[in-house]
Amino acid sequence: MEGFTPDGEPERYETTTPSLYDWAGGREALVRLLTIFYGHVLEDPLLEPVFRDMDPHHAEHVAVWLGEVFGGPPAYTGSHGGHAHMIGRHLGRGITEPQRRRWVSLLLDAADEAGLPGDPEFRAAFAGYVEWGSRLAVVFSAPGAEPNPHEPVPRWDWPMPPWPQAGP
Ligand code: HEM
Repeated sequence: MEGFTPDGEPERYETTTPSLYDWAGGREALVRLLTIFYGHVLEDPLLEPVFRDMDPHHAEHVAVWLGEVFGGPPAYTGSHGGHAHMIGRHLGRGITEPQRRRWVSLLLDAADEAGLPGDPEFRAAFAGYVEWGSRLAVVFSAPGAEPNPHEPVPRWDWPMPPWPQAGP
């Protein structure tokens, strides 16, 4: 009978929820996403002036950051200078709200173009992080802002699991 094992025991659902990193498709998917995204950023009149001098490895570095945030390897902390380095790259840039909104909008579009999972749970988690993180970027890029450089790289998780979890 459906929902029971051959021994008549209730069937258990999978109990380990994958990380957002694994669900997204891992490093390869994130590099694909950010390569597409920064390509569009450079075609955008509002964002091109902000990014025209970006490091040639910028997309890859942000992919490493996102990977760590989404529960992948802690490689941004390990070899890219961690949270303090990310903060330092935004200090004094004076990112405006229209620039932030465009950045978010292009990144959400790039998620479709890169073929990231389209399920509501993943996209809610993804959009939630991007909204949160970009608003922080505006706050700590403002003139005179003094963000705490000693915070760890944040960890983001599912707002709700991607499938029903079994009870105890
Ligand atoms: C969730 C939001 C954001 C995240 C996670 C993020 C992440 C990062 C990271 C990790 C770096 C450093 C990359 C490295 O190690 O080389 C960086 C740099 C930078 N970010 Fe952001 N960022 C966000 C929002 C924004 C926004 C909204 C803007 C402007 C509209 C922006 C503009 C920049 C610029 C101009 C740099 C320096 C690029 C370079 O010179 O290489 N960021 N960002």
